[in-house]
Amino acid sequence: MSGAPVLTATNVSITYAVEPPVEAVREVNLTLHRGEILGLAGESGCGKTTFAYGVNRLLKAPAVMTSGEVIFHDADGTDIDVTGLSGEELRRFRWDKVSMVFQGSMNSLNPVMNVRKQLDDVFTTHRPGMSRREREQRSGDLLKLVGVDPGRLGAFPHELSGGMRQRVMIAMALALDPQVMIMDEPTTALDVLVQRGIIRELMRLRERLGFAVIFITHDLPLLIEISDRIAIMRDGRIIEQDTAENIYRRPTQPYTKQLLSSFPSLTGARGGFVRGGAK
Ligand SMILES: Nc1ncnc2c1ncn2[C@@H]1O[C@H](COP(=O)(O)OP(=O)(O)OP(=O)(O)O)[C@@H](O)[C@H]1O
Repeated sequence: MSGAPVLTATNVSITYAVEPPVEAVREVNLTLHRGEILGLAGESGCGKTTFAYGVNRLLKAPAVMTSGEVIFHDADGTDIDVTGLSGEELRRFRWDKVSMVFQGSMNSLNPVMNVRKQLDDVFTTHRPGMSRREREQRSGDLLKLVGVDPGRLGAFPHELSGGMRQRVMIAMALALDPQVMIMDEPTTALDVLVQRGIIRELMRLRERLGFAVIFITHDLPLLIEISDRIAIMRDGRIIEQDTAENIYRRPTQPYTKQLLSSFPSLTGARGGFVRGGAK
């Protein structure tokens, strides 16, 4: 499933320049391969979100990347130094190459614009060559992809359920065919059945479209189920990374074992390796 590297983070450190300073991410090295799902797990506050923001250059003061490099290996063979991008280049890079879906994304839809207009805006900004008809067609197709009736293009956010709004956000993140999607607790705010539905859909889309995913959550059982590899983060550092199966069956770090044992579903009699180990 996984291929050549698509994103490489080397020695990334991020500090919140407050008093006293908080070293939220410490010398993180992580490689994401084409088409792979890399799970990033760890307790609240360990630095997962800060790292995700850093990778996509979304950090705002007082957060400062104090060291490191993030390289995006484009499908056309060029390497893009993400840490060196600014202005227009950065704007084009985001959404186009790497898109993000956050836990609160569904609340970031504009309440006074219907779904059609919000999707349309992505295309008019990033794909100025597209005709109106193409934009309309693609918007409908995207809704279909994420399991929303294209008839809802005219709906305003308040007319959609939380799950549907999050699906619309995923559609927006997919709009430009990104090579990487960063998902930070994308379904945590939703009830379990809705979560499951969306995750299943995402996995299908990934198979079909081939994008790679950095999936961030404290939900280790979910990560074990969906990830190819898992990185465990603690106090800003990656303390262990391996295949999902090895993390589940043969964790080497006491902290990983502790994290696993904090989920009864993984250790209880009825627990089990959900993918059955077959990959
Ligand atoms: N604006 C800020 N100023 C100072 N410290 C911050 C700021 N934002 C986050 N931090 C600190 O940085 C560390 C990492 O936070 P981060 O949100 O990245 O962790 P996380 O693993 O994503 O947690 P969660 O799952 O709760 O979102 C924490 O110690 C947090 O308190």
